[in-house]
Amino acid sequence: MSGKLASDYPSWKKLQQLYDAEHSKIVLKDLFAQDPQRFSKFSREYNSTSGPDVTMLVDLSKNLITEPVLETLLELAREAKVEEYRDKMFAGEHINTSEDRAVLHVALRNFNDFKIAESGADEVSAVLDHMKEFTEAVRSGAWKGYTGKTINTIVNIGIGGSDLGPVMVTEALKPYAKRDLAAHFVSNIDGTHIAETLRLCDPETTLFIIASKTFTTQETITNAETARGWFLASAKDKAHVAKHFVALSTNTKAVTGFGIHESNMFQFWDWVGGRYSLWSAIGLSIALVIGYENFEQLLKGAHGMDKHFKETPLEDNLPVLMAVIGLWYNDFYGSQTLALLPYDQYLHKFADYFQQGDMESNGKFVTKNGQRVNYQTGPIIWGASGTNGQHSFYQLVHQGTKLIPTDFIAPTTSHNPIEHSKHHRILLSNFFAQPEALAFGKTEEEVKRELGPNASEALVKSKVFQKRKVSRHPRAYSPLFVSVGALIALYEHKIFVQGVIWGINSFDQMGVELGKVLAKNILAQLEKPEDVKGHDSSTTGLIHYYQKNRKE
Ligand SMILES: O=P(O)(O)OC[C@H]1O[C@@](O)(CO)[C@@H](O)[C@@H]1O
Repeated sequence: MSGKLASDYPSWKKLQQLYDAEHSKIVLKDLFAQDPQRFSKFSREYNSTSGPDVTMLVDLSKNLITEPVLETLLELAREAKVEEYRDKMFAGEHINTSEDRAVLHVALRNFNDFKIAESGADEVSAVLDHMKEFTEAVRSGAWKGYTGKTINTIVNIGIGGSDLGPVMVTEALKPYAKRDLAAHFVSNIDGTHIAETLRLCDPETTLFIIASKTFTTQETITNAETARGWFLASAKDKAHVAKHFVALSTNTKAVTGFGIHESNMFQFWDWVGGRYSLWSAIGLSIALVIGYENFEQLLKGAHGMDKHFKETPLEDNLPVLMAVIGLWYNDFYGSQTLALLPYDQYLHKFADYFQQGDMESNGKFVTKNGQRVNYQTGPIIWGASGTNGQHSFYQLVHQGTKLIPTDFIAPTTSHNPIEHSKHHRILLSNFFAQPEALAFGKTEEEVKRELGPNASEALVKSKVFQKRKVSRHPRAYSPLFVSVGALIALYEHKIFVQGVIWGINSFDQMGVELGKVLAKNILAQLEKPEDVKGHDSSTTGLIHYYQKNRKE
C-alpha cells in the first residue's frame, strides 16, 4: 500500500536531527537558568469561552523541549493536516474509514452551537430530554417499582466504554451525588461481579440499566439475563420488568428482543464510539447519580474544550500541544508509557478510563490505508491518584532505567477543605514537589555535599536523581462537573491529534475481535476433554487441567 507515513514528513526528519543533536545534552536546570521566561513561554491558561466558566493552567515547561523542538512538532501537526482532519471530524465526515462512520461525540455536547449534518445529530436533544425526564422521575420518587416503592439502587450493566466512563465520572463527581441513591456497576462476566452486586440489592427498589452500544456484547447480555432472572424470581410477572429495566443502545431490535420496551430505551448512534460515549445515553447512570442539570454542565464543560480545540491556533491549542509533546517522547525518546497522576482522590479512576480511551484508539500498527508503521503508536496508559503512587511506583519513575512521561493533574480547591484545608495543602505540596524532583533531580555533587566525604561511592550513586521529564497541568477548580468535562475532552482531542499524525484510524477496534471468536469456540468445547480440538498443546493442556480439576 502506498501513502505517506508520519516518518516521511520533512518535519519528522528534522525532529530526528534535533533529537540526535540535543537529547544527550538537554538539562532542564540549564534551560530554566538560560531563560527566566521559560515557565510563561511554555504554559498556557485555558479560559472557557462558552458555557460555564472553566479555567485551567497547563504547564509544559518541565518538558524536554526547546523552542525549535516545539516549533518543529507543530510543523509536523501541520504537515499531517491535523486542522483539516479536525474540521472533517466536526463536520461529520466519515473519518472512521474502516467502518464508514462519522466520529461525532462532539455532537452529543454541542447544544446546537455548530451545525452538524450527520443523521441522528438532530435527535440528540430529544434523547437528552428523555434522560432528563426519566432522571427526575427516578430521583424524585415518582418512578415506582413493581410493589409501589421508590428506586434507591441503580445497577449499570455494561463493559468497556459502556462502563468505564460512568464509573470514572460518578467517582469524579461524587460531591454532587444523591447520597441516598446507591449506584453499582457490573461489567465482568466473572459471576462474582453480578453475584456480589445482587447481594446488595432489593428487587423491589432496584433499577437495572443495560448499557451496550451493540446490545450483543456477551458479558453484558449474560449479566443482564442473570439480573433479569434474579429479579423475576421475586417479581414473578414479566410485566414488571418494564419498571426495573432500561436499555442504552443503538440496537432497538436487540433491546426489544431482550424484553425491554422501546419507551424504556435511550438511543444513541453508530457515530458515537464506545470509548467516547459517556456524553450519550450511556451517561444515564451519571445523570441519575449527580442529577440531570449537573450532567448537562459536564457536557457544557466538554463543549467549551471542543470550541477551544476547534478554534485555537495550533501554538496555543492545548490538545495539540499535549499531543505533539507526547509524540516527542513516544517516537523520539522511545518512551513506552504515559502515567496519568491525578492529585485528586475523586479522579482515582481517570487512568483506568483512559486506558481504553487511548489504548483502544491508538493501539494500532497499520495506517488507515493499510501500511505498516515504522514508528511507535499509542502509549501504554497507567497511573494512580496522588499521593498514593509516591508510595508505590515512584521509585522507578525517579531512579529507574526507563523514561516515564507523567501528567500531573490537580484542583486548586478541594471539595473537602477539612482541618482548614491542611490536607489539601499537603496534597498540593506533593503535587508541586514531585515534578520539581523529576525535572531537576539531584546531582552526584549535591549528594556528596549532603553525605560528606566519608560516604561510600555506592551510597552516593544510590541517591543520585537523574533528570526526567514531566508535563503537568494543575487544574483550576471551577465547579468540578464542568472542569471534569473539559479535562476529559482535552484528552479525547489529544488522542485524536496523535492518531492523525500517526496516520491510523483511532475509531475502530479490530484488535478486540479475534479473542472473542476464539473464546466462543473454546466455550463450546469446555464440557468434555474429547471436545477440545484445534488448539496448540499449551491451550489444550490448560483446558484439560481445568476440566480435570474443576469442582463446580
Ligand atoms: O457497548 P458495547 O457494544 O456493549 O461494547 C462494549 C465494549 O466492547 C468493546 O471492546 C468493543 O467490542 C469496546 O470498544 C466497547 O466499549
